[in-house]
Amino acid sequence: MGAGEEDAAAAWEKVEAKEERIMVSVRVRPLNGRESGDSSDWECISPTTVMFRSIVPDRAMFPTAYTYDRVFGPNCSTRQVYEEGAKEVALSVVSGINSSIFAYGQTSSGKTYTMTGITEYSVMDIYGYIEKHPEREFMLKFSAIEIYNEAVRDLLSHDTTPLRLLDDPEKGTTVEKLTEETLRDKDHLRDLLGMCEAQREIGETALNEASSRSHQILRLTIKSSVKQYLGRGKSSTLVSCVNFVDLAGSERASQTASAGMRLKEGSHINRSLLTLGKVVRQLSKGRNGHIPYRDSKLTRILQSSLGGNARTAIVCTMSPAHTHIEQSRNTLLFATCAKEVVTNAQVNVVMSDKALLKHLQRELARLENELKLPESASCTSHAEALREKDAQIKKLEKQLRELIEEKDTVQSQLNCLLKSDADDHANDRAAKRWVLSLSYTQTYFLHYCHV
Ligand SMILES: Nc1ncnc2c1ncn2[C@@H]1O[C@H](COP(=O)(O)OP(=O)(O)OP(=O)(O)O)[C@@H](O)[C@H]1O
Repeated sequence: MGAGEEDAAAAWEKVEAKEERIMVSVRVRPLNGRESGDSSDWECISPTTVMFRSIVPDRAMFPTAYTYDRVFGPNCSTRQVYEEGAKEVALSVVSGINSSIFAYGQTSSGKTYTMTGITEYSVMDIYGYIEKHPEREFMLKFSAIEIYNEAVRDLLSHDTTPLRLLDDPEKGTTVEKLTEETLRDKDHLRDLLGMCEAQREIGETALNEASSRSHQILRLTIKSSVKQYLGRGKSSTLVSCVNFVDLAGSERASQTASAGMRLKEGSHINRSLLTLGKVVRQLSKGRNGHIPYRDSKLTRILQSSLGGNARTAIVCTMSPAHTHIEQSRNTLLFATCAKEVVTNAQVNVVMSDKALLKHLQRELARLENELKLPESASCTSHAEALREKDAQIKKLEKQLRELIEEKDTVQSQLNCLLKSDADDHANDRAAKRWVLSLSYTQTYFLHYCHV
């Protein structure tokens, strides 16, 4: 077997879904100019725990310590947040595993600041990986949308017409007529990222002079195959995508001093974040019961990233300022629920016919081997099922034998009757009864022959 085929086989064997929890981290940014007179409520007391330590007395019955996969204090760089809170998940995409990185948090807490850095570092590492693997042929595609006031917009097009969502039985929710650019190189991707930044809906609020008023989802799709086997019908292709999701920030109209358009945006933002919160809360309790994915475009589009075929990392951003205590606690509550959500990522392989045939042959051989070893643990249940079937067959055979005997008896009685006086009505009636009985017997006979 050649390297390409082994590669395909290895990938296929890993296709089994791997359950894992969403990776959740919290980043506390420094106090900003607007908050300079405010006190800082939160302290990162360890690499995984953030603690409420306010100088302002607080009698609320909330937990004081919150633990996540990682917490990052005001002095941590975005590079560190990426390395320890997102890199591993983001780079799964080069191995054929879908991944999503989210930034969640209150308005002005640092989502765009964090996500922009994470996207840049991921892109650098993905291209670095490609350079180190000249034996594989890579094809990268990029698409970008924003969800603004519940309307989906293509960020790679100047046409602002809202796009429709479609339900695809295989791919899940897709966006109709979305531009997907095939990337030439890193610089091409940088240009497109710049275009998205320029196109995105930004507005000034009292909390953030450049507040993102929409949810932004950037998607990088990577296809790769072993070059040596391309076009020979033996190759398998890994296809997966990584989503970089910069959510709009939750906000209180009183704090953002919103009115008119900003207020309308804010209510759409809060409503879709509320649905996201509900979905995450429901998922944190398990996947039983109704999950309200369809209640917002955001959750419809992100369905597979939340509890589906994807590895997911969420960076929750927060301000340490006392004025934002309520929003910060909401963010931590969201993060606590997100920690419980289990996803089921798998390697996504598209196989050529030949590679698929090889795989099926191997699978057949494996099953045959299992059958040959009835004592092995994995075969115990098969052996039991076989024993039950055996007993059932024996019972049916016995019934069949009895029916054959009955049929023979009826047949011989009928023959006797037919030989006697044909004009005898009584005999005639009896004969009819026997014929009827014979036909029932035959019906049973045929039925058991088919069992
Ligand atoms: N960790 C940080 N260190 C230094 N400055 C930061 C940090 N995080 C955010 N900032 C600054 O805070 C301001 C608000 O950040 P950003 O726009 O990223 O917030 P946001 O959560 O995306 O807000 P919105 O939801 O309103 O779009 C920006 O000026 C940004 O440069």
